[in-house]
Amino acid sequence: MKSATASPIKIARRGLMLVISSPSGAGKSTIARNLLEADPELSISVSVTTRARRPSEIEGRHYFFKSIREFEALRATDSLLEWAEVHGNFYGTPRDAVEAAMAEGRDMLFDIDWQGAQQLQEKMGGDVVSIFILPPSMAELQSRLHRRAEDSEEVIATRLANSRAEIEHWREYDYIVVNDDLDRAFSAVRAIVEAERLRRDRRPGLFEFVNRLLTENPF
Ligand SMILES: Nc1nc2c(ncn2[C@@H]2O[C@H](COP(=O)(O)OP(=O)(O)O)[C@@H](O)[C@H]2O)c(=O)[nH]1
Ligand SMILES: Nc1ncnc2c1ncn2[C@@H]1O[C@H](COP(=O)(O)OP(=O)(O)O)[C@@H](O)[C@H]1O
Repeated sequence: MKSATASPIKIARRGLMLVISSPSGAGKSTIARNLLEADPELSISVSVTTRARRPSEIEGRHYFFKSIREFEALRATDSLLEWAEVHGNFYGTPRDAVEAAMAEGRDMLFDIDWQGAQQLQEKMGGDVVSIFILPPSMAELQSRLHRRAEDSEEVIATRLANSRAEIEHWREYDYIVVNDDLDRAFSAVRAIVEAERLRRDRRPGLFEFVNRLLTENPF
């Protein structure tokens, strides 16, 4: 067998773009938060929104809260990688943070809706892995929104009314996880991230490892 000279691989590590979507109250923020705590390789894309801040939310951590005028300025300057209107408010992904993560080959998590997932897929193609979180039942979805106690009855009603139309997009996602038991759903999402990293040679340190094997080859 003829073999080529073993020269170090030059390919840079490409970051994984992990999208998590679900109808409101299914548990995507909880799963995303647990994932970020458990996985130091992952950072989250903090969106901008025109929605009012919830009592528990922190500016710059959960969202960058903007007026409609500020949001329109971001759109006009092409500062958003994608944006959509969801439940009567505007939401968008700041371009800068994503480009910085991609340039450094860091993995990034996106808590965005199906419209955002579609746009990201169009722009980033194969780097996107998408997960749709389903509630175990519509009754449980409703009680989770009430138990969360962050939104008014009117806001909860809008979110429930929109949940059917959101769930109808489930087929567009790579993975579907039913969030019945939180530990089980979380384990499934972690397994997806781990498998996708391995599948795409994105395991942290893999490129360096193979380069070392090739350059140290004494044969
Ligand atoms: N397209 C898009 N959707 C977003 C973005 N940020 C948040 N969303 C989605 O907007 C919807 C409403 O989010 P939020 O008001 O935080 O309510 P929650 O779903 O009840 O937690 C959810 O489906 C989010 O995933 C974004 O930057 N772009
Ligand atoms: N598996 C689960 N079982 C019971 N409650 C859950 C589960 N997952 C999430 N929750 C709770 O349901 C509510 C909605 O979850 P959240 O993560 O805010 O949903 P989303 O981000 O999809 O709107 C929160 O109060 C959360 O603690």
